[in-house]
Amino acid sequence: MRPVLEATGLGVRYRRTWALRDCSLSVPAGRVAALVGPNGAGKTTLMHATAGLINPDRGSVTVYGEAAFMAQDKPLYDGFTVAEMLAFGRRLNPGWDDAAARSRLRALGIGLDGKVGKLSGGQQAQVALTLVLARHPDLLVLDEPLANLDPLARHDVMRSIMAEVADRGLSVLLSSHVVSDLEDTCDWLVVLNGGRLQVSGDVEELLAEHRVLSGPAELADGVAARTRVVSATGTARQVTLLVRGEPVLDPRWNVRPAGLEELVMGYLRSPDSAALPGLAGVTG
Ligand SMILES: Nc1ncnc2c1ncn2[C@@H]1O[C@H](COP(=O)(O)OP(=O)(O)OP(=O)(O)O)[C@@H](O)[C@H]1O
Repeated sequence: MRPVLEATGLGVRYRRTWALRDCSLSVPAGRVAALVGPNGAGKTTLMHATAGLINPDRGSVTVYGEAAFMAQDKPLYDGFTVAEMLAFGRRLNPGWDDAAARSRLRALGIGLDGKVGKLSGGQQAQVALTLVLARHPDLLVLDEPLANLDPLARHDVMRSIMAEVADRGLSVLLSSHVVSDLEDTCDWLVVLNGGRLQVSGDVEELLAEHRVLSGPAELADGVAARTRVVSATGTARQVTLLVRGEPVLDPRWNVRPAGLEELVMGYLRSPDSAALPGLAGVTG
């Protein structure tokens, strides 16, 4: 598996606060990696370090190829026309592919003469995406590209990111707070929590390794002795457990596969749990 992104012992500090601590991960090329975590988890910091916008205080981060970063507040000027934004991009980026940018916008029905500020949120997101894609990056780093978009626009933007991945073999790292937006599109999952890496892995493999059990609370200790309990919720009588590892055969448990959102929530609820290749696996 050829990596497109590798971090080793990555640590970033803003004055006295460590925004990222001891993060080691490897994302294979050609993947669409979802970066999720609560506010302040360090997602933007990881993206900035990946894009070379900040230098690590500890460890290292390596991109195999060129990374192009799209910031959360999309880098557009409302008073510019779309054509002027393209001219701006062309001046700033030596490897700029103007023909590709124009044909992408044409296919999306976005005219070059309109003012950026007059476009819908979805169209602005598409223009911003066109500006980073025209640089022909190997890794597209997108900080909340779907924020403030309605469900239809979110779907359209995700679909056009997927089309670029399929056409060009591009790799993507994108952050989002809405896990359900990522469910059908992302095939790699990275979970950050409080500056620490909790999960990094193939989505299908992670889903296959995890199960949700519901049943009587008094059975929980027995499960914990045999399988790895990532997190537990419920009442004194009835519990729901996210577990990783061996199937649980006891018929008193209701067992079902974990969805992506449940898996993410389960880890976020238990910051000491981790699912990382090469480490000890689930702890806590
Ligand atoms: N420029 C900065 N100066 C000081 N502290 C910062 C700076 N940028 C981020 N931080 C702090 O670093 C931590 C991680 O922030 P970061 O923006 O990377 O998180 P995030 O996961 O992207 O959050 P959000 O989901 O809210 O965008 C937070 O505690 C934040 O307050």
